[in-house]
Amino acid sequence: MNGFRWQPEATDGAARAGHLHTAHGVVATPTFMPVGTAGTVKAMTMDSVRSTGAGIVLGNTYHLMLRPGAERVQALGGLHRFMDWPGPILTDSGGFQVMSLGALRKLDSDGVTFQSHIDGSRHRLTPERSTEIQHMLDATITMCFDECPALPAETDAIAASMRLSMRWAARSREAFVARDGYAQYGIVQGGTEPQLRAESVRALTDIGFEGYAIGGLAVGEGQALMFQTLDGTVPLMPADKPRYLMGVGTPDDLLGSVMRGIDMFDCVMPTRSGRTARAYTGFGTLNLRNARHALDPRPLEAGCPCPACTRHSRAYLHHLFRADEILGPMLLTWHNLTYYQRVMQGIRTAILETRLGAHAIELRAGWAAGDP
Ligand SMILES: CNc1nc2c(CC[C@H]3O[C@@H](OC)[C@@H]4OC(C)(C)O[C@@H]43)c3nc(N)[nH]c(=O)c3cc2[nH]1
Repeated sequence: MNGFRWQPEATDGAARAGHLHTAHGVVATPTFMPVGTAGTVKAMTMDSVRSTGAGIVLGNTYHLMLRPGAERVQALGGLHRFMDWPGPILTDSGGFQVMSLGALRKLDSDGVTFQSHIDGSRHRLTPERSTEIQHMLDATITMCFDECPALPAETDAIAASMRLSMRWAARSREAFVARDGYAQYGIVQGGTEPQLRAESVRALTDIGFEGYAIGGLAVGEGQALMFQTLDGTVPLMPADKPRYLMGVGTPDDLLGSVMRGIDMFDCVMPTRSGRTARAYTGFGTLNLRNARHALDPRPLEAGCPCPACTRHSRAYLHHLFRADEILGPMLLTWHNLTYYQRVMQGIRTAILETRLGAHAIELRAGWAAGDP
C-alpha cells in the first residue's frame, strides 16, 4: 500500500475538497503550489513561504540539473534539506522548460538535446534521465517527461506530439522507483482537441499513476478555450486521484478550474508579479509603482495578515519600488502568495459548506469592483 493518497472530503458540483497524504506531510486541497524553480521561492525564506499557508512547493529538473547539478543536490541530502523545506515538493520534468528556455535544442523520439541557457553547455534529457534526476532530488511528486507543444498548432502535429508524450510517459513510469508516500503523475496532452485529450487520458490510466496532471494549456490559448478543454477532459479522469493543472493561473483561473474539478495548481504569476510591483488583492490587481500611491497611508489590503499589509502603507511600498529596494519585491511577493493561499482557503471552505456558487459570485464581484 503506497502511503501516498488523495482523500476526498466534500464535493460541490464538480469541485472537490480533500487532503493529499504524502511522505512529507498532509496538504489540504484545492492547493496552490508556489514555484521554487531553482530551489528557492524567489525573494522568500522558507519560513515566510510557510507563513503564507503554502503546503507544497515546486522545483524543477531543468534548472537544478544545470545548476547546481542533480548529483550535487543528492550528495547534499536532497532538495528538502538543500532548501530546508520539510513539506512535500513537486518537481516538473524539464521538458517544458527546455522548449521555452533551452538555447538550442534538438527533439527526437528518444529525448531532447539542448544547450544550457546559462553557459551554453550541452545536455540531454530523456524520460529515464528526467525521472532519475527527480529521484536524486528526492521529489515527493515526480512528473512524467513530456513534450508541451506550442499552440496554435495543426491537429496532426498535436496528435503526434501527444503520442510521443504517451510513449515517454510509459518510459517515465518504467524508470520510476516507487517509494512509500511518493508519487508520479502522468501528464495529459492533446492541445484543445477533445478526442486527442480522451486518447491521452486512456493511455495514461492504462499505465496507471498516483495522480494526473493536465499539461499543454496556459500556453496562450486563452481562458475560454482552457475552460472548454477542461470541460471535455476532467470528467474522463479518475475521480479518486488528484488532478493538477500545470502553470495556472490568475485567481479567476483558479476559481473556474476548481469548479471544473481541479485540485492542484502552480503558477509563477504571484511571485513574478511581486517582483514587478503588481499586487493581487480581493479587489483586483494594483501597480504599486503608480504615482497615485505616493501619499496613500492605507494598507495595501485591509484584513490581509501579511507583513506588507499589517506593518506598512501603500506609500511605503510605492517608495520601495521607486527606490528599487530589495524589500519591495520581498514584501509584495509575500503579500501575493498570502493572497493566493487565502483565495484557495476561501474556496475550500465554500466547498465544505456547499456554497461555492455564491462564493464565486462574491469573489468575481470583488475583482471587478477595483480599488475601494
Ligand atoms: C505557464 N503555463 C504553463 N506552464 C506549464 C508547464 C510548466 C510549469 C513549470 O514552468 C513554470 O511555469 C512557467 C513553473 O516553474 C517551474 C518550477 C519551472 O515549473 C513550472 C508544463 N510542464 C510540463 N511538464 N508539461 C506541460 O504540458 C506544461 C504546461 C504548462 N503551461
